[in-house]
Amino acid sequence: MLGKWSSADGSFKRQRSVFQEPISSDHPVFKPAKGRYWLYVSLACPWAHRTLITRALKGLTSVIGVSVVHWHLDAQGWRFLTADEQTRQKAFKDGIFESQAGGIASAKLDKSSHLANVANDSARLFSDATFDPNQHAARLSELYYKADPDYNARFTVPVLWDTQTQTIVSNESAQIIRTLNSGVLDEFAGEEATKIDLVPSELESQIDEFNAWVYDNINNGVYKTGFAESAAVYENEVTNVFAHLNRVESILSEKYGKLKQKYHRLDEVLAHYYTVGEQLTEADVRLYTTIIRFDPVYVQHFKCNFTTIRDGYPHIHLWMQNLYWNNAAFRLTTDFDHIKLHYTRSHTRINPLGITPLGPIPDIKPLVD
Ligand SMILES: N[C@@H](CCC(=O)N[C@@H](CS)C(=O)NCC(=O)O)C(=O)O
Repeated sequence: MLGKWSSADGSFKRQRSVFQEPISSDHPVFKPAKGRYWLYVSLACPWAHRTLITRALKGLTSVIGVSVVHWHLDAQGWRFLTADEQTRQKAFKDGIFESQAGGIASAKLDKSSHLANVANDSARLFSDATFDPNQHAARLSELYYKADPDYNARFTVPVLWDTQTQTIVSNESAQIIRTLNSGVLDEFAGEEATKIDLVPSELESQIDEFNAWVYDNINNGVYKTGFAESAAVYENEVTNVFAHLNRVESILSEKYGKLKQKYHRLDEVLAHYYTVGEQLTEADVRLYTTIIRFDPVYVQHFKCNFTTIRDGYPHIHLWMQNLYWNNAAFRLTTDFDHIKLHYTRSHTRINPLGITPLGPIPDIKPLVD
């Protein structure tokens, strides 16, 4: 029996993660190593998406493997596709788990151009999902029970898995991205990536402060809006989401004005156009995964429809486009089909007919119109 998300007053409550270990040379079990750890993600999930972006930014795509669950979440939770030994071997040979920064490498080979043609039970290997080469699990729940036979909460992604002891290191995205950023795996990463620090000490308190209100009011705010079970809760939450988007817009608008005075060319401005300080930080990673889903899903599916990012928030829009179009770690880990299909076809209480809206068109606008 899966745990309940909502509480008696109809408001949405997110459960606390129960596995929260770091990887570190001081840790009694989880020591740094190449090829030992594995990420289980959903390309639809904004929390899992944070870990894919961080893994790519830190040059860890050939250090930590990835499995992608099917976009359709049903009553038994997330599932993988199963694959025979030959397909598994070939996938490794083709570098499918490494080449696309966490996306599904061969998706282009097998992609329906119309979302309507994709059934909820479709099983297109490397397009709808990948397999689990470690435990050969059919369900994510099997990994949770392997780690703890008495586990009795929800089976959430992301999961950082230790292939050596066959257990979960962490299922808390905020902690996983701090671990990946901490430098413990730097010795196995490319030289350029090791220079990236998403939480530089001089910005740490600002990043933490920004993350805290963005988490409660935007990242989780859209869920509190969409899963509200009464009009009063919904109206309160949706108003709150937009009040905080306004706050981000004014931070970025001020930042843009200052950068325009300092640098002249747009590419120079964009190279410093981030939420905290003038460099890419964890604050950008965590905000991005919600903003990129906003127009395609949250506007209609979660009823966050005061306006769209593209029409109502020019500075947030430019910031998002810059991350997507100018940074492969963001672009290659963003899969709009998984994003749209997952929400609209898994939340049957919100969208009982499971019809997936095709728009907005395009999913994201080009950087220069
Ligand atoms: N605390 C977790 C939250 C993760 C989470 O809520 N994941 C959702 C997908 S967006 C999930 O896996 N839900 C599965 C379910 O509810 O059965 C984190 O940030 O890592």
